[in-house]
Amino acid sequence: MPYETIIVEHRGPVALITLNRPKALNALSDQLVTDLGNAVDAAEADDNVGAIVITGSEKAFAAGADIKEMAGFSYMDVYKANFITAKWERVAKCRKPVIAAVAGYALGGGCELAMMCDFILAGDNAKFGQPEITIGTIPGAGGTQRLTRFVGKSKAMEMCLTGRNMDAAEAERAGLVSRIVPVAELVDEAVKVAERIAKLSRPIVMMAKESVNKAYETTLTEGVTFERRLFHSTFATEDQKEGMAAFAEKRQPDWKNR
Ligand SMILES: CC(C)(O)CC(=O)SCCNC(=O)CCNC(=O)[C@H](O)C(C)(C)COP(=O)(O)OP(=O)(O)OC[C@H]1O[C@@H](n2cnc3c(N)ncnc32)[C@H](O)[C@@H]1OP(=O)(O)O
Repeated sequence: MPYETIIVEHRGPVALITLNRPKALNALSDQLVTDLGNAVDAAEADDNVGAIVITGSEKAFAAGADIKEMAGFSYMDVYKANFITAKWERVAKCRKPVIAAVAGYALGGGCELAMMCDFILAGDNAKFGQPEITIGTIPGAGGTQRLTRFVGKSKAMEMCLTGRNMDAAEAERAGLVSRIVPVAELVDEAVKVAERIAKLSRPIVMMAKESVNKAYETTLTEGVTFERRLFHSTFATEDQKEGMAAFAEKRQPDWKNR
């Protein structure tokens, strides 16, 4: 088995990555974060993969960074290693679409990992939270920043200051998750959605992802200009010609991914 703490399966054009430290509720140890980063590297380099799903168990997507591993770190350890290290951000840097299928606990680094994905499908038992304040620290993998962008200042502030969890229904209302799915159907539904995306034109999907992500990094005017330029560049692709011709000819497009 190439990985110690995750399982990677290929379901058609979808790489399904399952976090697999059940006894520790998928706590994000250094080994797990390394394995996950390597699996994302492999999926991104594999032309047969058009989309990625990251999931955990029914009880826990991930209960955060591994507290037992972190407990003894000194200020100098974390400062010199720049912990949370760049490999934690690997998922956020992936250019292929990544869906988080979250059942059970997504706490601390688990919630932060889910938010690094392009969108979150939640099982009806999902619980999201940033409980770091209750163990004497604060979110360190983007929680204060991404959660605030997802749910707004008031709710993000309440969650980060109290450590309270949100259930799936509240997370959906707040815009943190795109949809709630019965937990027993969660992974199959996430793979189905990922397959649907993976069967579209790969470069056009990447452009759409890049353009939506730009909204988090820029002003509206700059974002709309960026979108317009990418929209223009779709007209330089074979897939735009094929997609529009297929529509007019009432047939399915045959994407060339170029
Ligand atoms: C990334 C950063 C910088 O943002 C920082 C972080 O992520 S800090 C971590 C934030 N997460 C937490 O504080 C959650 C910690 N876990 C819990 O509060 C509970 O485990 C629970 C509410 C998720 C579930 O409770 P329960 O069902 O009672 O199960 P437990 O008996 O507590 O847990 C089972 C088993 O898993 C171990 N575990 C759970 N979470 C972690 C963790 N984050 N790190 C290390 N180990 C964890 C727990 O210790 C148990 O193992 P044993 O002690 O029985 O061996």
